[in-house]
Amino acid sequence: MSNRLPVDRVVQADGTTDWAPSPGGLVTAVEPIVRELGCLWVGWAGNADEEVEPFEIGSMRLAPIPLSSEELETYYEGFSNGTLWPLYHDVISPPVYHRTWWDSYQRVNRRFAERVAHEAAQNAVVWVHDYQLQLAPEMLRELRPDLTIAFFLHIPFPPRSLFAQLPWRRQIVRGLLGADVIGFQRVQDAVNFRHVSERYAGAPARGNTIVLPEAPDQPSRSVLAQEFPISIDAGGFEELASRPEVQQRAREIREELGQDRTILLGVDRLDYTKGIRHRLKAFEELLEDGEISAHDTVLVQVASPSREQVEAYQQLREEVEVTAGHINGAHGSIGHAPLVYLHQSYSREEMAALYLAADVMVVTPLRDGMNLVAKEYVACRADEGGALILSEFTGAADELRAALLINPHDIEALKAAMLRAIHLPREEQRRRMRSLRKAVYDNDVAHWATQYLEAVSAAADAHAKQAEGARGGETAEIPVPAEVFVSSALRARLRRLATAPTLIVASDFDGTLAPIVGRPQDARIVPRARHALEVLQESPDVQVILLTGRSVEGLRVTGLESDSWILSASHGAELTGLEAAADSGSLTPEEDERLGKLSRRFDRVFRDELGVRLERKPYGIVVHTREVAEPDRASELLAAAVELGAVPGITMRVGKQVREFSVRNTDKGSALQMIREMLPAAPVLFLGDDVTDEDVFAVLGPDDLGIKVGEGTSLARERVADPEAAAAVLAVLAELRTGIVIGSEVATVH
Ligand SMILES: Nc1ncnc2c1ncn2[C@@H]1O[C@H](COP(=O)(O)OP(=O)(O)O[C@H]2O[C@H](CO)[C@@H](O)[C@H](O)[C@H]2O)[C@@H](O)[C@H]1O
Ligand SMILES: O=P(O)(O)OC[C@H](O)CO
Repeated sequence: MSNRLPVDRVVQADGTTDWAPSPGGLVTAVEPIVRELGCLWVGWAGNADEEVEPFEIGSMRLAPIPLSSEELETYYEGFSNGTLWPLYHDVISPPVYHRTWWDSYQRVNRRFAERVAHEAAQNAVVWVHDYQLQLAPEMLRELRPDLTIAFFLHIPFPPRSLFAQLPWRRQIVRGLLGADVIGFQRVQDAVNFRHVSERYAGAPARGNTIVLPEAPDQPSRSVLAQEFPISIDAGGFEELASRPEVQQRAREIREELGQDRTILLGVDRLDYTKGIRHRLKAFEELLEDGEISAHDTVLVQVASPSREQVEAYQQLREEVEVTAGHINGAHGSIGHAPLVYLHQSYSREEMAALYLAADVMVVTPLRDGMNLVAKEYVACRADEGGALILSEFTGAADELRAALLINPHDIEALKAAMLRAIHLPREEQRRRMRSLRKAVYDNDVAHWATQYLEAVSAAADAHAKQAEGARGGETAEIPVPAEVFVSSALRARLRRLATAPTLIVASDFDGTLAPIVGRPQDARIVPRARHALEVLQESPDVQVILLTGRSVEGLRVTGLESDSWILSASHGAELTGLEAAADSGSLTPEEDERLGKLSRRFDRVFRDELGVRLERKPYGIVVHTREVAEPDRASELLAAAVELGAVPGITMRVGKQVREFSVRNTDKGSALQMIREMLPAAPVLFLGDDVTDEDVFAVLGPDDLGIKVGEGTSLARERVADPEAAAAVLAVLAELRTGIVIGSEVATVH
């Protein structure tokens, strides 16, 4: 169920009608999955005031939903694209709030829900897509309680501070919570939704599961709200790009544009979120600066028409077209226009040929749920050529770390990235493209759908059990699927570790086992994680190791002490729990003097800075800025600390809003290696969230498993969202190794 069907009905010049692929990323991603599964797709056929009969394309059955011209204006252009779209994209354009639009949004959502309620088989799974249909899950649940309902949001979910603007925020949250599984593009989107669920629906989350309290007409229920980053049919795009006719077309494009020119390419729906103006500005300035010329470089900007009746889109089109004219007028010559601007939609084949022809792909959104164009470019480049410039504000940037990542608001950085990409040596192109291709293939759309549908099927099982209990008429004890969902791929890896003869389970503390809090002494380990680690430590041939940047004393104040765990504190400078441990010893007089000097310097500079905290450790001193109110000020202070601490004999480590200066040059990675040498050989599971944990991920071998907790670049092989999810991983491992189930609460339902 999505606002649009995968095809739009088009009327030809001779009056006959035909079907054309409908625009946008949702269709690109979802269509191959629906084709494969052969389900019924319910959506609008692209024109107002038209009643279209259901029809079929291959294995897909399509059920069109009519929209009147008034609804097109109020539900689609109005509430969906004049209110929700800008609000969910960081208010790049101001959202507009109209009560009549909201009425229409409710009416159309109900029409979709009623149609699906009518069509769906008993106990069917219904998959609702995107922001236009956020009320449909709740409406469907009321109409058909037997259904399992999944929702996927293709665009970002805004932070609470922005979402709070929406006059109908409670209704939207409740609408979404009608689903059993809510999928988001990025970890942060899921986190944002979990916050608003607590705030506006009184439904708090445990890990990535939201527990809805029992209501008079409804038993307690749980909803999984988790990230499932979407992707493309990578193999399909690569196959397309390998066809001789597509390769021939790519050669023609190159010839037409000029064999020796460097081709930059932009491909977007003409949407203000895509950063097209920023891209053109940077390109124009490079021409003005004389860094490039129309003779040697050309930018092809393909912008497919989109939402042309919405004012902000009309304005954007005008601006882009005026700028394009200006760039060519000022910098072109006969036969050499620096910019080729195409306001048209093309076939997949033509897109693949363009991707093959382009030396540099420029993807600069100011905010984007994922951005499939970046992934399509990479999938088409089996030749390992080309360079990708990618905005850090896209979901894709979380995966495509080998791209040239930029902040599109920073025009100087964008210009520098364009120049760098134009001159990128062939070997570096290859290295980056290889890594990008691996990322795209590791999570292609089939992988995305499998992950998502596994979670849905777990929800469907729980649903069936609940229904069975209710039919029995007695008190049924059903497991609330309040479990943090651990993917099957990760479970398989944990299973391999659990069967190893000996095992090391190592973890960081703050942000990994314990949620980050303002004051370090207030941090507490998630009880389930503690329980799992205790069970693991007590089972034969398992050793638990904590690797923390805290000092031993700093950890003790959190209430965490265990004689049987090995503790490597202060980034490895302190060690307890290992008999053979080399005594880390007290400070030498030189170290003492160095540390004293630095400490006095920091005291002097930071004494009057509100929110800065200095922490003394046995071997070092830490500058904390987590409580500095202004993020910019916090960055300045950290930079100042780095400068002050840049003295011989002092090593600096970077943490989240923390800089640590030490007289001992140790890190968590070397600490783990040293401890491993003293223990029987065993594979290691390591969980960590911070930059300093990367030293550990870097020393893990092929039999070990590194899991990054939360967002950010990482060398780890797996990733989970937060400490609750890390606790779930440890619980799964403990259960697999010992059979003891940890923390699977049950709820009693009547
Ligand atoms: N001129 C043209 N001719 C033909 N095809 C063209 C075209 N211009 C663009 N396209 C195609 O349209 C699609 C655009 O997808 P994107 O993911 O880049 O953005 P979109 O905002 O539409 O998608 C929304 O859904 C997707 C999928 O979830 C999210 O990645 C994204 O963040 C969200 O906004 C691509 O498949 C691209 O090839
Ligand atoms: O043309 P629209 O408004 O249906 O947008 C298509 C995109 O996929 C947005 O998700």
